[in-house]
Amino acid sequence: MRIDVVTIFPEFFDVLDISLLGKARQSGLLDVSAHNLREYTHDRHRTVDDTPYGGGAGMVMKPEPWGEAIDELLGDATPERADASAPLVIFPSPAGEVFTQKMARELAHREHLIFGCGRYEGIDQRVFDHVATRAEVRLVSIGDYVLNGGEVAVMAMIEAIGRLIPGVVGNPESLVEESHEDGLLEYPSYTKPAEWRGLEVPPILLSGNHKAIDAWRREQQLERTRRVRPDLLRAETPEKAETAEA
Ligand SMILES: NC(=O)c1ccno1
Repeated sequence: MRIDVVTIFPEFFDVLDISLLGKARQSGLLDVSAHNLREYTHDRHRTVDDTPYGGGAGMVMKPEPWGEAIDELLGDATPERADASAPLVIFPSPAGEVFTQKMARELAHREHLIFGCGRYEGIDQRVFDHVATRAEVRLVSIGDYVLNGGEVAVMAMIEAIGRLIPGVVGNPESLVEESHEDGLLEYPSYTKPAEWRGLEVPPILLSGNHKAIDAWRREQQLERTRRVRPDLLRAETPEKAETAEA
């Protein structure tokens, strides 16, 4: 997968050279490039923002640099090429659709993602409107709160998506029993020692009875989801909610 990120802080993404994603980049599974939006300006001050039409506080990111940056990254992409190889352009925004594990799984199959990191009060709307004439555009939110810019949101999405690419995580089995993979929160985990500061590992986990362990873990998932995220039970499937509330 190729990932391009447009930002005024390209150094923000240097951290992707470490850990699993760093290995994925070295192995060629993941190609992540950060591009400085200021490289697409032509004035002495490398200006990327200006005052908002209609007044209001703060500054808005100018469309021209964004247009040139996205043009370069889209290359010869056209709306007609609507397959997995077509680039998808994602702008993090608190006004976007919520990023979920389901979306991460979907995006892990795309071949080319372009992320545009807004700053200030946001990006001129015409950038989204124009790019949408050339490629699929999505505004995506990582949660109901506001950040100073899109970089942190993009980092979270790259990690959530990148780890699902086959070969990035050593043991694909470890991706199966995770929170949100089956619409529930994950069960609690324990390791040695069996007793720590007076706290013991649940005896069922030491029993060797894998059928009983699986049943216990499922009940733990339902109990934790019912207690912490009842909305997940209602949102997914009514029968799952019935099971949980039984
Ligand atoms: N909630 C978000 O995803 C976001 C992106 C930029 N600011 O907030």
